[in-house]
Amino acid sequence: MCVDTAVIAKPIAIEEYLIGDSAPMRLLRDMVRRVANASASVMICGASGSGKEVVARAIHAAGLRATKAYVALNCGAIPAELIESELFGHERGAFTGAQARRIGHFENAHKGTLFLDEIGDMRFDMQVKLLRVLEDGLVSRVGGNSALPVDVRIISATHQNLEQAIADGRFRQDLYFRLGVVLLHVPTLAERAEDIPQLIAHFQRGKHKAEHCHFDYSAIVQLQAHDWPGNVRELRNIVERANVLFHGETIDAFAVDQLLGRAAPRMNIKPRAAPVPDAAPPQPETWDAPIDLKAQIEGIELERIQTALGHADGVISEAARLLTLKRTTLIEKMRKYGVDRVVLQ
Ligand SMILES: Nc1ncnc2c1ncn2[C@@H]1O[C@H](COP(=O)(O)OP(=O)(O)OP(=O)(O)O)[C@@H](O)[C@H]1O
Repeated sequence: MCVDTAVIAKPIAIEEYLIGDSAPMRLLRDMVRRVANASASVMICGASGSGKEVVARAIHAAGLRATKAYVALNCGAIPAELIESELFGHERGAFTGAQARRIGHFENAHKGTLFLDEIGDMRFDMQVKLLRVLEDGLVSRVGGNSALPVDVRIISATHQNLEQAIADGRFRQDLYFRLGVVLLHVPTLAERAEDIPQLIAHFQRGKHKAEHCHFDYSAIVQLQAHDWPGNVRELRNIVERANVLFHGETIDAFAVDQLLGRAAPRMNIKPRAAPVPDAAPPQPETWDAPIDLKAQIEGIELERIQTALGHADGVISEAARLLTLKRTTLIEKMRKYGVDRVVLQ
C-alpha cells in the first residue's frame, strides 16, 4: 500500500473544528473521525447556521486528502446557467463571454475534496450532469471535446428535507444515494445548548482580553433558554455584538435580552404601569364574594420583584439578594411574569 507520509505527518484535532462536548457533538465527532479516512461521499444535513460547512472542513482536514485542495461551491448562490461552467470549467469561446479557458471546481479539487453546499438547490438538469461525472469519474469542460479523469471526494450539505424533494420530483433519487453514501446530521444549537459556554470561549479566543465580555451565570441561563433559529452563526453574532456594545463588561440576563433585541437599553428601571390586574390588591372589606388567592399572591410577588429590580438598577444578582432568593429562582420568576419585557426608560 502506498502511503503519503506528508499526509500522516499533519494530524489535526477534530475538536479544534467541532467545538462542544454535548452528547450529539461527541457522536458527530466520532462519525467525522470514522468517515475522514475513507473516500465515500458524505451528505451533511442540518439547519442553517448549525455548522455543516465546519463539519465538511473537519472531514477534509482529518483525512488522507488534507494536504490536497478543498474546494467549496454554494449551489444555491450561483445562477443556474453558470453552475455547469463553475463545476466543469469551459473552453475559450464555449459561449458568449467565455473569452478564456476556465478550469472548473472538479479539476481544481483533483485528489482533494469538493464541498457542494445547498445541494438541494441544484437544478434538475444539472443533477443529471453531476450524476454522470460521479458515475464515470470523468469531467468534460463546457465546449470541450475530451473527458478528463478526476479523483474527487464529494461532500455535500443541505438544510432541506431531500426525501421530500425526491417525493415532489425536485431531486433525483439516484443522485441522493450517490451523494449520501454516509449521511451525517448536525444538531441544532437548541439541541446542544450545554455547549454554549464552550462556543463562547471559542469565539472569544484570539481576541484582545480587554474586548472580551464575560457572560455571567444569569446570561448563560438566558442564552441556553433561547431557541436559536440562526444556530451557531447567531450565537457567534451575539458574542461579537456583545464585544462591540459592552466592550469588556460583564453581561447578565438583561444584557442578553438587549443583545437578542428583546429589551430596551437599561437605565432606570421603571416597573410596568399595569403589571397584572391583580397586583397587591387591598384586603376585601366583606367576604361576600370569593377571592382569587393565587392571583393575589402572584400579584404581590410580581410587585416585589419589580420593586427590587428597580432598587437594584436591574442587576439581577442584587435584586435576588434583596429578595433573599437564589439568582436562578429570580430569573425563573421573571420569566414566568414576563418581567424581561419590562418597560425601561
Ligand atoms: N461546532 C462548531 N464549532 C465552532 N464553530 C462553529 C461550529 N458550528 C458552527 N460554527 C460557526 O458557525 C458559523 C456557521 O457555520 P456554517 O457556515 O458551517 O453553518 P452551515 O450549517 O453550513 O450554514 P448554512 O446552512 O447557512 O450554509 C460559522 O461561523 C462557523 O464557524
